[in-house]
Amino acid sequence: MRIGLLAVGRLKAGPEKDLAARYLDRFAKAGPAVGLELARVVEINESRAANMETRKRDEAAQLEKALADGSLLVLLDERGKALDSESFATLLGTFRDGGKRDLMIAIGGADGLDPALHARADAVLCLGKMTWPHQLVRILIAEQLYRAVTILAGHPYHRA
Ligand SMILES: C[S@@+](CC[C@H](N)C(=O)[O-])C[C@H]1O[C@@H](n2cnc3c(N)ncnc32)[C@H](O)[C@@H]1O
Repeated sequence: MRIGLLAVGRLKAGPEKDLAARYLDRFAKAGPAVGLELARVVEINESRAANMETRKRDEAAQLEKALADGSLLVLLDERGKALDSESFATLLGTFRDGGKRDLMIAIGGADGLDPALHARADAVLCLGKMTWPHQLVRILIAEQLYRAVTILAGHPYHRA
């Protein structure tokens, strides 16, 4: 199964981008052994509309366009379900074994993700109850993807 990231907002060159790239690179190298591949990282611009609902709708429309047909969609949202790393690895394994070709993981911008995306999401997950800036969320999910692969592979990187 191919896993991609969909992000509202762009990572500028700098330490956040470097660290996210380092974990994504590890994920890309280790993933194929457990049937997970890094697909694409798609960044869209934050909407500049005056109204928040319009901004979220505009961003959702762009995110929908970037979704592959039939793709699974996981949203990251502080109000989502908290999983430990083993459970996240298990969820990815279940999605992989379900036979879908693509899974995209979406990170919102300053306004969060539109309810229309929540309605069609296959899972909404949180990385703790606190609100993180999207740049840090990119690093956190990249590391958890790599960690999930090591868990599925029985590699000692993850020590529970
Ligand atoms: C600055 S936050 C936006 C917060 C926004 N006010 C809201 O209500 O969703 C930017 C994005 O980072 C992600 N994010 C931030 N904190 C998170 C957390 N604790 N768990 C999962 N995702 C989080 C979400 O995708 C969110 O849309």
